Amino acid sequence: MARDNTPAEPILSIDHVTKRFDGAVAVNSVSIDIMQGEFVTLLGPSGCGKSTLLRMIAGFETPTQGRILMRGEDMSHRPAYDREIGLVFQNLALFPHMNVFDNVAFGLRARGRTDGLQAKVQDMLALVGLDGFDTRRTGQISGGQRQRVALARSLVTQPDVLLLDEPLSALDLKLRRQLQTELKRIQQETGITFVFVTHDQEEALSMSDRIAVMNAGRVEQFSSAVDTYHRPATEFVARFVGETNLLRGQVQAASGGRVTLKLDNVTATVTAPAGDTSLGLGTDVAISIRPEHMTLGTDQPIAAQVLSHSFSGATITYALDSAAGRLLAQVPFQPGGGHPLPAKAPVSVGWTDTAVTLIPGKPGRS
Ligand SMILES: Nc1ncnc2c1ncn2[C@@H]1O[C@H](COP(=O)(O)OP(=O)(O)OP(=O)(O)O)[C@@H](O)[C@H]1O
Repeated sequence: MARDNTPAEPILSIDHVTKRFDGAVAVNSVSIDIMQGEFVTLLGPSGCGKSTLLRMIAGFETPTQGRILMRGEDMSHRPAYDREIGLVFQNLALFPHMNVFDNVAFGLRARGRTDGLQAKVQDMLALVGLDGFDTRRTGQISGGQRQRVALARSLVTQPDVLLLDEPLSALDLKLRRQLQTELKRIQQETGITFVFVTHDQEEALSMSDRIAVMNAGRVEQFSSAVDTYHRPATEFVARFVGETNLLRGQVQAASGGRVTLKLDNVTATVTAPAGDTSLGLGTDVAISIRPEHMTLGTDQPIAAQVLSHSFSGATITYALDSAAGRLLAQVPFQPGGGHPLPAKAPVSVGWTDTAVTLIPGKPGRS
């Protein structure tokens, strides 16, 4: 079968976009391309500029600098109502005087697209799992069901892009997990490009094709969910996405793709990042090692002592005091293998070399 090797065009290009409010920078020179059919998440702590970026894509805010393009067209002068964009915001209320059907039908009616309206609305209600709810008032359904109605209402007009700003944050954990799975399924079934905002890193990892990790208005890393977790580009990303052990030091020797680092009281030899030629002797670096990639035993290179542990059912995570500083090590819990090690127990730790990520740069750069 012939394959189409034409590179995909971005459906949405954020091109050096900056937003200032009264001199304060909320979004700082952000450039990312989002491809047709992608599930992209903007992830970052409160105040990092996620919602402002989303509001600029929607057309509710104007960039101070830079451009936003949809299918190559500059959106600067196109008002919000004239963009092929759907919105699901946490506080975007449903119309309380309308039933579920009329809420979902609203966008089609407003655009005069009433051909086959009945079937389109029913299909959408089935897609979000609300078959048979059409005549219910919005006050007679649960919070999770209301979010499904909001989703159906946005999807029914078949926008090119759907923007979702923390749509699940008001829901309890169990419902939230269930709706995460459903949102992902719906996104795959409809093929609509989703741009999703959250500060919950687990939510971002479980749902996204790619994640833009934001910090103080900037995108620090834009990569697949797997690379965001396993190949953090900055110390900020390593710390914000999951737990990690960050050890700082300098390059002591480098040859044959291997780099020896002098860390606090210990040395480590790790694989150099492919193509990185900047790791001269003395360069400041950090390494990030996830707790699950630490090895714990009696014959590992770094002496340590147990400070405390937390048990999750499947794993035990130990906080350790070691020659390399405070470390976290997560090990599988072996049923029948006895109890967790007590505080003050002497152990030794090391790590799986291939799982170490080297982060060049001054300490605290990010
Ligand atoms: N209309 C505005 N006027 C002035 N400052 C604003 C305005 N909107 C946002 N900001 C500021 O811009 C920065 C980014 O805000 P934004 O709402 O984009 O962050 P966020 O990452 O979405 O945060 P959260 O997760 O808390 O919603 C914050 O410092 C905020 O106070």
